[in-house]
Amino acid sequence: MSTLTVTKLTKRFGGLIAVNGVDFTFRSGVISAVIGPNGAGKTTFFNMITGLYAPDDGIVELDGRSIGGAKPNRITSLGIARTFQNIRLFGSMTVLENVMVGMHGRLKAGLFGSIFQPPRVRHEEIEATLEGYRLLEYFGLEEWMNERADSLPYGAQRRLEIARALATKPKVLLLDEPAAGMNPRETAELTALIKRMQGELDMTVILIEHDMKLVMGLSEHILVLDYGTKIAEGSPDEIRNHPRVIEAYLGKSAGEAEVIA
Ligand SMILES: Nc1ncnc2c1ncn2[C@@H]1O[C@H](COP(=O)(O)OP(=O)(O)OP(=O)(O)O)[C@@H](O)[C@H]1O
Repeated sequence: MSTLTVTKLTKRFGGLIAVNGVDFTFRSGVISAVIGPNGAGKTTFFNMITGLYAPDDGIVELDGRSIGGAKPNRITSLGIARTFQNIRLFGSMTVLENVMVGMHGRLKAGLFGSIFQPPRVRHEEIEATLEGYRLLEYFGLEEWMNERADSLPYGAQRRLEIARALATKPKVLLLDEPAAGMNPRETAELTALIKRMQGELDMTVILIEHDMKLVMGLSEHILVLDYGTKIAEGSPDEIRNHPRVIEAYLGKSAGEAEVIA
């Protein structure tokens, strides 16, 4: 289990401060959420943790080790995996292949091994295929194993993204709006799945989500951003009743305010 800490984390785009000096500790083995109105800086925050953006200021630490500014591949190999707001699967590859891609960084065989296939490499590939199959089973995706990823129903594609992220064996899993576009039944299934996964795999899970029912039902600890600044942190009950959070949502749109009330 791992703890992820950010200190004074900051990102600017020209004159705009998208994330402004945010301090937060994502506790080990807990589901946390990052919420806030549209444009609050949530995705930019994730992008800095996962190496897509270098922070302009501040520190990102995984178990006390500074990882800020490292490249995405390095961050993945250190144990942080993520999914994206918009599904980013390899659509023309099979469902199993998508998960195997997630494992690739962990496999020992390099290009030489893949071409010449000594017995050790063949053994590793068989093990990886079995592990991929087990992951698909866990996510209820095994029936589509040999189908193209883009032929799956929407909810199944979202689950496949999480399965692929898990194939890297992360200590910390970041989910960017995992329930976006899902119907209430799919959202309820996903909620149960994330809960089960976090409990059984003992991971630190961090989610960005607009669906407040999902956030309040899943997370123990919540960070609230508004205009890039941390305006609150606490338990779901503390956040629900926090005057600055209510104000931030009320100040935006009636639709967004309703969901947190
Ligand atoms: N690459 C970029 N270049 C310039 N501005 C950006 C860039 N990425 C994000 N921004 C701006 O930074 C601010 C924060 O955006 P971000 O996408 O992080 O917010 P968010 O909270 O994830 O929003 P949403 O809930 O709508 O996804 C916004 O004003 C956005 O327009």
